[in-house]
Amino acid sequence: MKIHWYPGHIAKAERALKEQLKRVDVVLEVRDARIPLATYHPQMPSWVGGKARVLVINRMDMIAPRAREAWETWFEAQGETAYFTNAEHGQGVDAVADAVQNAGVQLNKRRFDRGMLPRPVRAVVMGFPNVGKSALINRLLGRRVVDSARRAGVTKSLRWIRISDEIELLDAPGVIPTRINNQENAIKLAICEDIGEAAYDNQVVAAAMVDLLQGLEAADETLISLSGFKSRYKLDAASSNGEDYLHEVAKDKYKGDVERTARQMLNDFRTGVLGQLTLELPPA
Ligand SMILES: Nc1nc2c(ncn2[C@@H]2O[C@H](COP(=O)(O)OP(=O)(O)OP(=O)(O)O)[C@@H](O)[C@H]2O)c(=O)[nH]1
Repeated sequence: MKIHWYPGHIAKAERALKEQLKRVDVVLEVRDARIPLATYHPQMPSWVGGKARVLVINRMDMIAPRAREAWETWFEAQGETAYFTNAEHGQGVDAVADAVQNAGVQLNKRRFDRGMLPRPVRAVVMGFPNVGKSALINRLLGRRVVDSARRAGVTKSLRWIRISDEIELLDAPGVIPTRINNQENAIKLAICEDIGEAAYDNQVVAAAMVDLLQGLEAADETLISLSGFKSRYKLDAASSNGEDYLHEVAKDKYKGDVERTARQMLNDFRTGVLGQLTLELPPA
């Protein structure tokens, strides 16, 4: 199965964003804590260029604390500081604002050296659809002015917002590649709904999710536990592959309706009902 994109407005938004990026000093790169690697965009370094970058790993509440620590350690080893946030409730957002402000201090030092007057640092929030960019912007603002919605692809227009005397923020749309060649990443994005306007098969995606989770639990059960999953669906997820499992659960709980089962399972994952489940672990 291939996941297809309908990237019309996204391509347009990408062009607009590129234009706005010319006026930006700091890029806030937002990723999804459940899939910090799949929500990395290969073009990001070229977008960031010589600007400062603040790496934000959002939805930290959705993964286990130990998984988060493992990622923190991994990013540190890569020479990166990852700021973990829960943009919905605000945890970690102050540290992000401090990092942006600090980039502004550096900027104004350079301006001062060149005999220029200080000005607010200009920042932009970037990331895949639905990773929580609007929620983060709202939190940075401390009030609700940007629409934050569950559905992907909601943010469409661009505008500057003054957050403080030191920081100006661009409300930018999620940037998604018009085509993802890596199908493994595409599946992960579909599971997390970070995919934008894509057509995909719920049954294939749900089955892939079960396979993925089983593999991760087998790799390190201290970082990911499927106990919530197993108790909710009353079946031992280790008993079969994802596709068989889906059919078994459908038979057991949903009168054989596999599509409904798949949708329910994906929804349970996305709403956190199945527990704190990451879909990626730091590479060894
Ligand atoms: N649990 C949890 N949910 C979050 C978090 N951040 C955002 N959300 C929720 O995720 C959904 C998407 O958030 P948005 O802020 O709209 O995402 P976006 O990246 O702006 O989305 P687009 O406009 O589609 O690009 C909303 O339902 C938010 O409430 C978080 O840290 N934890």
